[in-house]
Amino acid sequence: MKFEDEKLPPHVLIFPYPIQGHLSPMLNLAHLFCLAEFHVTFIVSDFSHRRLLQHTAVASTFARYPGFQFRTISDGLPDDHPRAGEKVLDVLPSVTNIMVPLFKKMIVREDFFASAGRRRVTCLVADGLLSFAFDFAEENRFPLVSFRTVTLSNFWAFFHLNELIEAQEIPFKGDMDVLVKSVPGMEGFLRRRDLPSFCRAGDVNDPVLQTLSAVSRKTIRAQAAIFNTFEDLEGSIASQLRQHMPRIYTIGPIHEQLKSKLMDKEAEASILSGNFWAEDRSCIDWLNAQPSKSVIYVSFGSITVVTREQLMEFWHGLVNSSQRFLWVVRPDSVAGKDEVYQITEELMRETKEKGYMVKWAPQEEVLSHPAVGGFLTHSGWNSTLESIVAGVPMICWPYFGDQTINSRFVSEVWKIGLDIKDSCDRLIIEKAVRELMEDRKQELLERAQDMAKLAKKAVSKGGSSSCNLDDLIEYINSLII
Ligand SMILES: O=c1ccn([C@@H]2O[C@H](COP(=O)(O)OP(=O)(O)O[C@H]3O[C@H](CO)[C@@H](O)[C@H](O)[C@H]3O)[C@@H](O)[C@H]2O)c(=O)[nH]1
Ligand SMILES: C[C@H]1CC[C@@H]2C(C(=O)O)=CO[C@@H](O)[C@@H]21
Repeated sequence: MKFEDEKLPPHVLIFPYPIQGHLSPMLNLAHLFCLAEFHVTFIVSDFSHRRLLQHTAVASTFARYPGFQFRTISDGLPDDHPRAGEKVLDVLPSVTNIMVPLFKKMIVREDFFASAGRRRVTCLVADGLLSFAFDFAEENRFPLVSFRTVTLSNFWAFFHLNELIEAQEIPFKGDMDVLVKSVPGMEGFLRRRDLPSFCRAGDVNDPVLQTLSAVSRKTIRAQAAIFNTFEDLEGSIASQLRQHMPRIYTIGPIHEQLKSKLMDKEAEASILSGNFWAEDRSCIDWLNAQPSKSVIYVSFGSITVVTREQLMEFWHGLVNSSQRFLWVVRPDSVAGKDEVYQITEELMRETKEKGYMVKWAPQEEVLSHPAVGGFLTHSGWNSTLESIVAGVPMICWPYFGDQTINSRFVSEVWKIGLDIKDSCDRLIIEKAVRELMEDRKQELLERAQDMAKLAKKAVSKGGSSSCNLDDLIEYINSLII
């Protein structure tokens, strides 16, 4: 029996889904907890850990905090599994069937990660997708804080999937523009086509749909929930959710919150991007040579995969728009990947005076570059938040999942961009790029820059997200028994 020194800080165990879009915000949360002088144990898959060590400053960043440690576990997938595109959903069962059982053995074997100078786990901060966490925390009698890395809007839609089914609003066939009525607060603008893409399965017993519905409903069993959003953006939904569970901590944009806290502490550490790929910084040199707000940045995140035909539609649309463009084409992002670089090198040779292509970019730096005036995005939540903070308006081409709701909110609710979901046509792409970069440039830039001010206000001292983070830290401190 280890005697707990009452002076020891809380020990938070963080368990994210082992994919980049979930790791990035949860690594930022871990960093914020380290700044609060908590001890942190961060669970990561062997694959993710290797890619983080290879392509980010994660080792040097967390070396500053002796109370931080990684624990790596196999995700059960072969090393060459892409963990991207449609195959990303293989991660769901591999986490459940391999990673979680290994985690349960590890935590018992290591006495809940207690060691000399480190108390047993005080609380578990688990990815909101990890269904096992609710029973596990209750069985081991430690508090659970759920961190769902998508928007509150998406969570709220998943939370009401049963109501959508009971009202026979899903499954649906035919007119995709019919408004759905079973997600409270969204009755006026949420169409069938905007629902999370899993709702198009045509079968209410679709395993992914059922998994997301069940795990969303379970969330209210947690003692608290964290969302990477802010009150001026989604406060109305946060208020509705607080009627089901009072401890809802909206602490986003978390990357900007961390930047703000590091500056307050005059700490040198940079923000980790959680990247699985090496950043090609030559695009910054190219941007430096471009006129202000003249470039549209094109990137579809770490998971999206397009066909060769879709790639060509985007290329023709961009070229025909006559706008400058910086385009990220990940090595695994084009179906039939063997030819991806023949395509892109051939394409770029023909447009080198207007376009520039990289495999992976320093995205936050690109979005805040003065030459960038627009963002053609897949509407992943981290990218969307980064664009909001940078004050850059968007063209949204959602690929799957939560991105369909995100694109609807960007275009119809927050009005900081355009939505071209469910199309991939060079004429539509050209028209949208011209609308964003020419016809409505000033209007959309001003709206995006106004939203940026609200995002920065939220994370500044006295802002809603800053205060909510302080409250979360106070709550975790109160858990020390
Ligand atoms: O060249 C690039 C391209 C992207 N990024 C970064 O990669 C991250 C991508 O995250 P996100 O935009 O959220 O997209 P996904 O990687 O697709 O994220 C997954 O996880 C998100 C959070 O749950 C969901 O919103 C998405 O739908 C889901 O696909 C962002 O932080 C980007 O800054 C780079 O650093 N360089
Ligand atoms: C990684 C994808 C699987 C589920 C995630 C999600 C969520 O609600 O957490 C929604 O859609 C997808 O983009 C995410």
